[in-house]
Amino acid sequence: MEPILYARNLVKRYGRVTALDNCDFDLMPGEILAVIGDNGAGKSTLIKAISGAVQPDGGEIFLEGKKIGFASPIEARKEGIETVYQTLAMSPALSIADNMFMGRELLKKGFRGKFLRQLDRPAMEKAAREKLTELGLMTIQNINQAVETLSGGQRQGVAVARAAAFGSKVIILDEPTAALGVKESRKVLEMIQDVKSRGIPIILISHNMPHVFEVADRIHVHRLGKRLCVIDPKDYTMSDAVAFMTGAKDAPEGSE
Ligand SMILES: Nc1ncnc2c1ncn2[C@@H]1O[C@H](COP(=O)(O)OP(=O)(O)OP(=O)(O)O)[C@@H](O)[C@H]1O
Repeated sequence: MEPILYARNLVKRYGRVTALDNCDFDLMPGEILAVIGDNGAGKSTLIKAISGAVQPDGGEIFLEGKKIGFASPIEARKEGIETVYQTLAMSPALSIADNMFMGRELLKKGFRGKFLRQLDRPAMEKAAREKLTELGLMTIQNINQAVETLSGGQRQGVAVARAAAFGSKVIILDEPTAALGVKESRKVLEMIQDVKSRGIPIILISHNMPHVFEVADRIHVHRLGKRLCVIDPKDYTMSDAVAFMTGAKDAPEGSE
């Protein structure tokens, strides 16, 4: 099977710091790939390079076999790479429906199906409600509720539903459970698995080993700006993974 998304020899320097040092990366179709690594290992820089938030100094990235290079995350999103950051790009004062359709608003149609310069609110609300229901998020009662009135888990839910709703080819989640309590984290983990069951592959950046080991199909261990190894969580313990990422243990035989 070919990876849906892969990168070869990615390099990114910030002045004298080499954040990505000839880094390779592979995401297989339909999988949940966790990316783990110590603080400063270069995980965020890797996903920023993939999603167009930073421009790599070297290397190549391919999506569905086609070479890509995005000037911004908005461009990446148009091509199907959706990133949900820890600090979510949502407008707190706007409603759930408005946030879900931000930048992709539905317009009313007039005579002969011509689009008018008027938002089709009922259609947006209906579609938003359907998407949230599909993802088991209808504990949210009112689609017109402002996002600022939601809990952290519900906000993550809206962000992931937004990503899943628009035909994303890949969803990148950056520390989705970091700011959440136990119950909320559980919801988000269930949702991640639900998104996977829809065939959408996920890149999950997380420091939370139990969460990583619970949902990941494979784990990319990142160390000193590059991929140290990729492990199957069924074959290793959490302490092995931490030992690989901190350098306390050498990478398993046969890995790069
Ligand atoms: N905008 C920037 N300017 C200068 N240096 C940067 C910048 N962004 C990241 N770095 C440096 O690049 C290296 C990799 O950082 P990055 O944020 O990618 O690591 P990380 O693995 O995501 O870390 P963490 O787990 O702490 O979020 C670090 O040394 C960091 O200080």
